[in-house]
Amino acid sequence: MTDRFDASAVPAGPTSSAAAGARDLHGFIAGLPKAELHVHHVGSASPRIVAELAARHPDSKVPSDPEALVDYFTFTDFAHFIDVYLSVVDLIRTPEDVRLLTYEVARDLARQQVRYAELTITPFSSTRRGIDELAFMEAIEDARKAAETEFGTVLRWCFDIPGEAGLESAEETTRLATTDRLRPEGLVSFGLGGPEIGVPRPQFKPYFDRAIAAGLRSVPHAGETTGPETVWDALTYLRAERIGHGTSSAQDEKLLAHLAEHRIALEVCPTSNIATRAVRTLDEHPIKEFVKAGVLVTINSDDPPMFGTDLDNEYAVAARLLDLDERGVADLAKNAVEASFLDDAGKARVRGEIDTYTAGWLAP
Ligand SMILES: O=C(O)c1cccc(C(=O)CC[C@H]2O[C@@H](n3cnc4c(=O)[nH]cnc43)[C@H](O)[C@@H]2O)c1
Ligand SMILES: [Zn+2]
Repeated sequence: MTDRFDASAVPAGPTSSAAAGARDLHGFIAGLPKAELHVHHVGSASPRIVAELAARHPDSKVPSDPEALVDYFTFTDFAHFIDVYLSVVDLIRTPEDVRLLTYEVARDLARQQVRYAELTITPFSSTRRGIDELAFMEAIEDARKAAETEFGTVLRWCFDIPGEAGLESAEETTRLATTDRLRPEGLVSFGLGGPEIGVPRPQFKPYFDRAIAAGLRSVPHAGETTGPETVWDALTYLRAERIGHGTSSAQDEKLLAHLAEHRIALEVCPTSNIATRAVRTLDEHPIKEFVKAGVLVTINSDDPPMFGTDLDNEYAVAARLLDLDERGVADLAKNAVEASFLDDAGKARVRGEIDTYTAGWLAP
């Protein structure tokens, strides 16, 4: 686990009101209704599911022992992370694997009181590995509907281009996202993921133009592993409405002012940035600079089991870095609602749940 916020690790004792406060905040976060805007489909597979799939496919290098996955999910750098990520993608071979994974991810989100999640899915990686495209769409939709009925968690999809796989992957992702026969009902946005070095954003402009024309919202990753110029490119060429990570934006004051002025939210994933070594330590994470500049900050988990985290832990980490109390944490949760692609009624509903929960928690 990467610097997991563990309130119980704070020395307790009769004089330790800080410890009691930290424990209370942990409890508050656990029950807080939340929205998750940046979480990857395959990257959310629990160790149990990964181990189960690995046992089913002994030709894979992924360990089938959940304990061994902790080591396997320790990354030397971002490129190593992507290698490991793709080895898990290789385990998902049938529409039933896709359905099971999606349903279990929703269950994990619901357990953390996530009322609404935009899940980033990379359909190209599955269709190129031989999963039938229509069966793939049916599998995710089937799981989405079951999750909403059974867990009360509303799921929406972001289809992302795995940029390093080239323009063939951009064309295929755009086709899957914009062809009426295939486009799933839950699809709301269009993204761009994978490594940024050597993968300039401007080349994807025609694909984002087509996706936006088809009614999808633009949410590329940018500034995770490269500088602020990549975030500018995402804004200029891909017409980004939110930025995945955007970590390096902190190096450019004008960019921070632009993000703040235009209410372009950053999808901040603190533990991910440490696990992939994009940022050296949590204390060096620029989240404080973002808040100081007035940027709309949302808190997200990215690839939680791979990074030994979950959304509750990311909120706890953010609370520590930003020195927040319950109201401050609730405001972060409301930022995610504001930046989400929920309709107005949906936003009002989740915001209302957050307010009611917070008032109840703080009532004497
Ligand atoms: O699927 C393939 O065959 C393939 C071939 C070449 C390159 C790729 C990729 O680059 C896939 C990257 C994959 O990583 C996902 N992801 C998960 N977490 C992150 C993150 O923190 N930053 C960027 N990308 C991330 C992303 O959704 C892509 O699907 C694939
Ligand atoms: Zn991501």
